[in-house]
Amino acid sequence: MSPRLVAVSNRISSVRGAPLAGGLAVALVDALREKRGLWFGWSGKTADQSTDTANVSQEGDVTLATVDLSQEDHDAYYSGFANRCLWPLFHFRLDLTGYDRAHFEAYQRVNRRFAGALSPLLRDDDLIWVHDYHLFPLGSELRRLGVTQRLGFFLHIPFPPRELLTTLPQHRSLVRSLFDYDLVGFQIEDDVKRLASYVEQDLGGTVGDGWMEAFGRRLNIRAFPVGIDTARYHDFAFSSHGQREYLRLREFLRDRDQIIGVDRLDYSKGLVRRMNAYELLLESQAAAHGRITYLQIAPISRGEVAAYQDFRRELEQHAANINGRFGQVDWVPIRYVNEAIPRRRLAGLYRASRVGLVTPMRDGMNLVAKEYVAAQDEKDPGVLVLSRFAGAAQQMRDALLVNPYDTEEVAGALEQARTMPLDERRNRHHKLMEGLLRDDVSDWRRRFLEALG
Ligand SMILES: O=P(O)(O)OC[C@H]1O[C@H](O[C@H]2O[C@H](CO)[C@@H](O)[C@H](O)[C@H]2O)[C@H](O)[C@@H](O)[C@@H]1O
Ligand SMILES: O=c1ccn([C@@H]2O[C@H](COP(=O)(O)OP(=O)(O)O)[C@@H](O)[C@H]2O)c(=O)[nH]1
Repeated sequence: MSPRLVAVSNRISSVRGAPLAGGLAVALVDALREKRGLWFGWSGKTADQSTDTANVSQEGDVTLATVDLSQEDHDAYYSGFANRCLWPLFHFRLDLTGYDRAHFEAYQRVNRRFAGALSPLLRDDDLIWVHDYHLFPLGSELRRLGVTQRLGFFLHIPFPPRELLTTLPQHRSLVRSLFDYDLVGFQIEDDVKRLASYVEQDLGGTVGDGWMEAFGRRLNIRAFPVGIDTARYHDFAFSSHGQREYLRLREFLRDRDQIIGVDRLDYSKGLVRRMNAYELLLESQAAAHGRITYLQIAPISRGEVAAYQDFRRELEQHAANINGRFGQVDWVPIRYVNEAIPRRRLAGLYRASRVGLVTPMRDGMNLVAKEYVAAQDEKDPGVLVLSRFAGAAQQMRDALLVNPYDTEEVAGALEQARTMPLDERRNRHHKLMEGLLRDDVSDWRRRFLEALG
């Protein structure tokens, strides 16, 4: 029998219902369903006290094991060290990074708790796959408890340059914890190179093809760009849900072309500059007034973190200003929506949109870019405008690649996308789909688990 897959991530979601917004949950649900695995993580609930034993339940073929966190642990570990410190630092935003030793201690404490609750559930032949920046130290904590099974770690977000990483007082401890895993996966080759440079220059370690040595240990490490379930996502767009959504939106839009953006409300996604680019397009292309419209779906994320609250206010103001400046009685230039839309409905919305606008300032991968392309009608596909600084840009060379800091370039790409001839749209779409069908989520999972097992 093949070994059981045990996936561990901070956030888990229902396997049956629509997963929460966020690419990690989406990628893992698909993997676990196929592998009949165990998924361990935070329940998403805060309680009087953090729990030390997991609550285990079954959803179809997948076993879910969850622990609650106390408000204090949640605030210091998740909102604190993970999202006030590691998230901005790893997205190259030193200006937003908070350094707080108490938060780091809570981060270690919660990882220790997770290890204690997980280890009694493990079987001898399990393959354990830990996910993301919340859980760097989990491998070391499991090893401390005597866990000898194969342990893999995948980082869904970018890895920062050594000049930024070393501003973190605990940089050495964090990287040391990677060396307790048997295999580490990053999204793209550039992330691996950034860690390699740290290992050589700051640790005096050695780097080879697919491995690194430091702390007297050897680590296997490679890029495994995460994919989507391309064929299934395409079907979503044409299923009854997707079709209903598509027809409803097309009726509403009439002959207007829609630009769509779908992002958690996160400063890394480049939403303010994106709106600037749209504003510039409206300034420079009077002919586009009343002919195009921009739908930005932006579900609220990490709303308890101050940087997210500030950013939300700024964005709301911006959208309102653009609508006030250019809007007409029968035309709203931007529709800005905080509601989280289920994935099946999203597929229909993507399909109804002439342009997919994905312009993060920095992003581990960005699954929305992939989903937008997968949802298109190959006979009349829309065009993807994609930031060079999303991991997805390494694979999606036939999108219109832009520098999100260059407002003029993004505005120009929007105009190019809006007016692109059918032949060129089909040609670009065809090449993008070939890549997405080949490097899909099951290929990602298979390659990682084969390398681990
Ligand atoms: O759990 P939250 O704090 O609500 O955040 C949602 C998830 O966001 C991040 O997703 C990343 O993973 C994607 C899939 O690999 C990737 O496409 C994207 O670029 C990343 O930002 C985060 O890494 C997850 O841990 C969060 O659950
Ligand atoms: O209203 C929404 C917004 C987003 N998503 C999903 O959340 C994921 C976002 O993943 P991505 O890699 O683009 O970014 P992340 O949020 O993980 O940083 C994608 O699968 C989206 O389809 C969703 O289901 N509903």
